[in-house]
Amino acid sequence: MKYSLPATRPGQVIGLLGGSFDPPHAGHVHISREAIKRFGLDKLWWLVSPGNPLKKKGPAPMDMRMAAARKIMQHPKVEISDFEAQAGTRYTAETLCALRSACPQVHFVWLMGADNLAQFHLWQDWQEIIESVPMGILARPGQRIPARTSRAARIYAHARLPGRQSQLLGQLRAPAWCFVNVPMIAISSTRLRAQGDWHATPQK
Ligand SMILES: Nc1ncnc2c1ncn2[C@@H]1O[C@H](COP(=O)(O)OP(=O)(O)OP(=O)(O)O)[C@@H](O)[C@H]1O
Ligand SMILES: O=C(O)c1ccc[n+]([C@@H]2O[C@H](COP(=O)([O-])O)[C@@H](O)[C@H]2O)c1
Repeated sequence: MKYSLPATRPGQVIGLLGGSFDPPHAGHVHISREAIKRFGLDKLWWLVSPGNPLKKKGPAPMDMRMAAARKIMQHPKVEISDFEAQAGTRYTAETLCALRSACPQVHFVWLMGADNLAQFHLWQDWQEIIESVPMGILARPGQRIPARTSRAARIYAHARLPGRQSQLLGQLRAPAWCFVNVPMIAISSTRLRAQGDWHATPQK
């Protein structure tokens, strides 16, 4: 199947930041910039999710979140993608399979905030994910300890790359994950929605 994806070159290291981005905010921008530096990424794609399978309430419409993401995230290495909507995937394991088939010559790194590592063992086929793609984890306020003591962190302790070696992550074979202690920004989409800074009709 042919997808509309940003251009790639063989051997590139491409970070993937999946998210609801409902709405996108300064925390997403900040971790993206930090991830590019810390993990030496050639490119970073935001994968705007049709809907997180673990969240009961649907997000705002895709076109609204895509437009807001393009407006807030301006960096020459970052692209905003609706790949999951094109591929008809919501589960990350399926998304990664489809992306690997579409771009077999690049090295993907899955990126996420520490809150997601804390509950990563609840994701569909989470062990398949960690065994198939290096993962870069970025600190988030209040989430460092839950992340470091999470089930995934404990089971895959042997595959942890020390933060000072983070530049190597994209070249490693999975399983490999690295927690980077970046400066933190205490902002969330939940808070912005509660403040009424994002007016949208949720998708079904
Ligand atoms: N302030 C932040 N610091 C670190 N990571 C963050 C921050 N905000 C979001 N992330 C990470 O960015 C990715 C996408 O996050 P998401 O779109 O769910 O935003 P959110 O603010 O966590 O939303 P919500 O409050 O609705 O759960 C996730 O991996 C999340 O952990
Ligand atoms: O695959 C899963 O089971 C799964 C469960 C929860 C979250 N995810 C993905 O994790 C990313 C972050 O989700 P969110 O809602 O915290 O922004 C996004 O790409 C989701 O699709 C994936």
